[in-house]
Amino acid sequence: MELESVPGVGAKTATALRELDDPERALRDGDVATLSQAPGVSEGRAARIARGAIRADHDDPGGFAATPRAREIFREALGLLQERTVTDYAAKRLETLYPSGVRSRIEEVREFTERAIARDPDPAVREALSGVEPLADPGDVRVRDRCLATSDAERYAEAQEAIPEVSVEVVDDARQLAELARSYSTVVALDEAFAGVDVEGDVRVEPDALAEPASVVPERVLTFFARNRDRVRAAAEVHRVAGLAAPCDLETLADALDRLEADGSVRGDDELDRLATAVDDLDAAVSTAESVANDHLREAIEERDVTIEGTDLLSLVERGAGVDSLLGRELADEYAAAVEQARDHLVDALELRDTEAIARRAFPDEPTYPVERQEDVVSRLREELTAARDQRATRQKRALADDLADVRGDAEQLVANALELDVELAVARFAADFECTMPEVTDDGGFDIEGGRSPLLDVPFEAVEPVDYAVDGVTVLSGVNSGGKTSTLDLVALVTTLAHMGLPVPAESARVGRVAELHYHAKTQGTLDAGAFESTLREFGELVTDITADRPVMVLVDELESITEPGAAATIVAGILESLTDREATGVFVSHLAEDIVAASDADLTIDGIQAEGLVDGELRVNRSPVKGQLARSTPELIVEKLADDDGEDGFYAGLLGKFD
Ligand SMILES: Nc1ncnc2c1ncn2[C@@H]1O[C@H](COP(=O)(O)OP(=O)(O)OP(=O)(O)O)[C@@H](O)[C@H]1O
Repeated sequence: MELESVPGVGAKTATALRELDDPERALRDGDVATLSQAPGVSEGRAARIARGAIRADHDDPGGFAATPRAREIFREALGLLQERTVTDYAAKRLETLYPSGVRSRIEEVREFTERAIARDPDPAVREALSGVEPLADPGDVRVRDRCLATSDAERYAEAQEAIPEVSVEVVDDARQLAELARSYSTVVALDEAFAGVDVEGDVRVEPDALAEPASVVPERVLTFFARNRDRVRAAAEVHRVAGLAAPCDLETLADALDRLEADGSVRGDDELDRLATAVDDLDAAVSTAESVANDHLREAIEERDVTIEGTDLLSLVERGAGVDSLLGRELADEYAAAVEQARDHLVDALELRDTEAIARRAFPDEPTYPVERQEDVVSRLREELTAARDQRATRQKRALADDLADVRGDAEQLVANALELDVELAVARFAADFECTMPEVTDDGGFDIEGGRSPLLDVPFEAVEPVDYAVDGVTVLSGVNSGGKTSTLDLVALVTTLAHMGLPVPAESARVGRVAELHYHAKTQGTLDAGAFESTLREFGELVTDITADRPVMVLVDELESITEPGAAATIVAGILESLTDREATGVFVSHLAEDIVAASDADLTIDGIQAEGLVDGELRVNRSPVKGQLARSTPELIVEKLADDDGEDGFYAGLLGKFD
């Protein structure tokens, strides 16, 4: 996909997107979370870009929600879905769902929705999802104890590209290779020509190393998994709880992850633990061993009476010999026993095996008091143990990295599946919470909603009364005050928007004619001044003239009469309705001037009415479903009727009531 071909992606944004690992994939998958990681791309912009890519894919000109109120309804619908996600990723991903007039896009999402609503919105899965996040980039890994070596300039560039974690060095001969081996713990020579060259140090000739970076830098895969261990574990848990088919064996993956420390090192290897502890405890163990020997020796000396002949004493003094010589002569056995104890202690305390012989030389055979370590031997022991530990760690890392490298793709899939499940479950929960059904989206106009219940109402969803309403063409909707006219328009707009998003709608059944644009004009507050009135009129003028057969529209308007004085308003609304009828638009105009509008119109307009069924205890009892072809009686008329009932046939109110006919 050419990035610049996506609507809204200019050269600058394309450059930012190219910083991502695989921007095409992110665009294709509508992965807003990843897109927003591109430098300077906000989440809102990422969602717009993802929608742009989808639109380009479906040749969708966009612009479905054509007015502020239509956009508000879309946002509210989206909000209801987003409230039902667990992960941020899913909430952002839902932003790629938008109402579209293009059949292929609607069908694409409907397929997803069918899959989604078949899912069980189990609370246990919701809980498991809380630990899932998109995989994090482990950042740059730099390994300094290894290098790659080659004599070939082309391979040099290839190596830098393939394994950027280590230095790549140019070597011409064995001497230079040997020099490198002195600076690095491990040198991996890439040229076959070096095979058989004998240099000291850990030099390996691996001509295929570039094809298997994990063998050179196991840290690459280990850091990735160490960083993402909890996310992968959480995703695996989601698969278990939700019974999702996993791309790999979850037990094996869990075992491999259990062998990994949070810092990318390997755990659970007794031999490595033994060597690491030996290195760490070496100094302390040597000191304790010294004390063991000296305590033993002191006791032995204290208990002994040393008899020395005068000539011997003289000879010792003349030679300037210390008391050590006396020790050698008189207490050789005790000294040997004490040193043996020190050696045993050192070997036992550090659980030494291969290095036992060196450790035993840490205390000298020649008697001295106090007994002291041989510093050079202890250093040697430390070097040997450290090298053994590092070699063991590298071997273990490589083995674990091998196992994990095999499942990296599976782990990525596992997390992607879990995140996608969250998106699907949000739709499933939305459908379940609002008792939704899949609407029929047809290519003829109009709509037919049965048992529609808007979750956007200001009453709890359980208290929402179902509404049946069908319109073919253009109609005027009349109704008693607070009868639910605006709420009905909201319901129609919501059902229409959701249907065009490919989503389920809150109704028992629904048919929605596919349109390219939804124009929903909310009630304006108060009369408009001349300028605002003119621009509103222009808006309708443009709307009416832009309608063509291949760009059908739905127009919902709430009390347009409030923009100007009633007489003029009826005439203007009648004119607009006539034009919409001519152009075969679908429209519902809520108005208190229904009769005047019909009278002012040459077209054959229909009037529907939300009827009051009467007053009960002074409260209106309303049938929320508009009655087709029937003008609603006004609230004042109902009140006059109630007063006339109390007043008798010849009273004032009875007369007044007669004037309503
Ligand atoms: N289907 C319904 N179920 C339950 N309550 C409803 C329903 N429709 C409307 N209502 C209630 O009636 C109130 C008034 O509804 P709405 O504003 O839609 O009436 P209206 O006919 O447009 O009023 P107005 O005459 O002031 O324009 C709503 O705020 C809501 O509380």
